[in-house]
Amino acid sequence: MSPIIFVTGNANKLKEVREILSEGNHPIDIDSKSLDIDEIQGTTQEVAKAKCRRATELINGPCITEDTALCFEALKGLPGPYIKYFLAEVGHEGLNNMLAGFPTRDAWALCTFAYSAGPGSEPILFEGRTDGTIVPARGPPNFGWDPVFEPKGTGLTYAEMSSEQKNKLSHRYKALEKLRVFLQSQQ
Ligand SMILES: O=P(O)(O)OP(=O)(O)OP(=O)(O)OC[C@H]1O[C@@H](n2cnc3c(O)ncnc32)[C@H](O)[C@@H]1O
Ligand SMILES: [Mg+2]
Repeated sequence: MSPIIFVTGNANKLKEVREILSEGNHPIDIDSKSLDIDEIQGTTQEVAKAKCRRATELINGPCITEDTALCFEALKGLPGPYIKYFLAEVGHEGLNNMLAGFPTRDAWALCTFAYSAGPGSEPILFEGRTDGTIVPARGPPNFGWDPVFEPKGTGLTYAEMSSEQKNKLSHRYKALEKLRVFLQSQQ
């Protein structure tokens, strides 16, 4: 199988995707292209599909894209796909403060991969979700909101985990397991 192109502007995502897809009996090789694609407003599915449609036009061939949402129970799923902008403006502390006064700090991380066979071909989605809680930042601030997200039952934030640990239970891992099955069925 020739390597599929993963279009993303985020080096941390690419690193995790490569780590996860290289595991197992049938490792999958990916190429990457760094493009920062405008993102629309809408549901996570609409945002994911629009990004993949644009990416496949830009590279004029098959590709995958990925969208990550961080959804707060108390805010009915927001910031969701807009987490990048919330994180950039208010930081880890601000994300915590947004939940002050609410009865729950429950949250879920949602990863949506989109695959398109090429321009004009409707993207197919693969979703993975990990439930957790928003906590004051703990662990190295290397990747986005990792320090403030503690997956249920682990007692550790994503940032406190080794990459092996995170990659076994993350939203990204769960979505990639579905994408892996699909890509292997295409061979
Ligand atoms: O080019 P793309 O792939 O869109 O890369 P991006 O960085 O713009 O990514 P998104 O649009 O999906 O925005 C998701 C935000 O959440 C962050 N993020 C994504 N995955 C994460 C993870 O596993 N842990 C912590 N933060 C994450 C990421 O840094 C962004 O701020
Ligand atoms: Mg983006």
